[in-house]
Amino acid sequence: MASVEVLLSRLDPGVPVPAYARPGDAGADLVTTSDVVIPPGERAVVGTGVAIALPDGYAGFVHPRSGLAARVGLSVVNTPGTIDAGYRGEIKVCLVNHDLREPVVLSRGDRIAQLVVQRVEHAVFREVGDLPSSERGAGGYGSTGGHDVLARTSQAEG
Ligand SMILES: O=c1ccn([C@H]2C[C@H](O)[C@@H](COP(=O)(O)OP(=O)(O)OP(=O)(O)O)O2)c(=O)[nH]1
Ligand SMILES: [Mg+2]
Repeated sequence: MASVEVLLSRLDPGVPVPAYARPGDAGADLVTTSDVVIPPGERAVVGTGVAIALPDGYAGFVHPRSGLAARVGLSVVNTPGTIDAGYRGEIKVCLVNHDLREPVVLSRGDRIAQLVVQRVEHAVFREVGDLPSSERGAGGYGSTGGHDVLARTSQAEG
């Protein structure tokens, strides 16, 4: 995997430096610095104890962890959260408990999200009267079909 050096400051010396659990992983795990209980359907902003300086031309994206999402319904409200290259504050994560019945109980040090660092480019928006044609054209939501689930769902709702 290609790598890029990212300067990091631990605002909370008790947390580990974000790490990739396996060599090919795209995301480095982030931990919560606080104990928090998130009631069903509610959200909580937690600190990760780290701040970074991404090089110009890069951004960080805060993604949920799939295992916690599947097991207890934990996700990130604004997934993926965007960490701008110029941001020097603590990386925070706006967590949400999507489970409708059980609270999510988190302890300081739990890995609650993952940071994906990617190259990004700025678009130079050039306004034109007519856009070049394409096969998709203006066909948007559902235009390619394959939504048999809609018919089955409306039948089930009966
Ligand atoms: O999950 C996130 C998302 C963002 N941020 C920080 C870094 C980012 O650079 C800054 C602003 O984020 P964003 O641009 O998404 O939020 P905004 O509501 O547009 O705020 P602003 O007006 O400051 O740009 O907040 C986080 O710590 N965690
Ligand atoms: Mg913004």
